[in-house]
Amino acid sequence: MQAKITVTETWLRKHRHLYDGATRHPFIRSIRDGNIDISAFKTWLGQDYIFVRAFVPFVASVLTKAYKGSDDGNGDVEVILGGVAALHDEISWFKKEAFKWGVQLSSIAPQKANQEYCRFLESLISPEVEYTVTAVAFWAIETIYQESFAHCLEDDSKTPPELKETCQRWGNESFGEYCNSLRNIVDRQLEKASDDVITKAEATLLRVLEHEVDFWNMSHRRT
Ligand SMILES: Cc1ncc(CN)c(N)n1
Repeated sequence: MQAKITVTETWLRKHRHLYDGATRHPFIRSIRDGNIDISAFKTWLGQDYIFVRAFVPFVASVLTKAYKGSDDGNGDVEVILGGVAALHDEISWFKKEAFKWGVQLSSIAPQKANQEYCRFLESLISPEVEYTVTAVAFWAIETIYQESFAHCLEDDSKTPPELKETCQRWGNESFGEYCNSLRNIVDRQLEKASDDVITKAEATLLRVLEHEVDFWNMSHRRT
């Protein structure tokens, strides 16, 4: 018997071009090809630190909605709680890495693409936004980083040794498994969602993909 095609699989097939644009962006390719401009990397580092700080309350809101809104509350809550714990480590890592590269985090202002992405996250925190919709955004945000950085760790990559640790942070296998758990949560929710919620969730996925591309562009072009 053939395995059933999940909603996320359908979406990834349908939006492959946009998805590849987010996970195979020139910024990521430049890391993978070993010709990254280090000032672009530093821009990304400082801006992503700001993003991750805004990401924490968003993930906390997904956690709250999981607790209130999923049938399988405990299973979902534990996976998402793992994500919150990982973000705690991630923030410490950004501070350590910024020190290493001489990036002064306290003096960095968010650029336009980052502000818009953070504003989008804030809009999803609203209690009116369904758990399923926010879970889709969460899954997509984490998975884009996982796939992007895992690409930089493939055997034929020429990633500079000093950037390998950064790529490992999101490209490692256990982060991949965590992203799969998020995808299972999302597919389970989508199975029982109304058409209206499914439509909103798909639109949210597209917004995430666009914001991720803009985020990479911001770092890559150093505007
Ligand atoms: C822009 C962005 N997107 C995703 C991730 C992964 N948490 C991140 N750190 N920054």
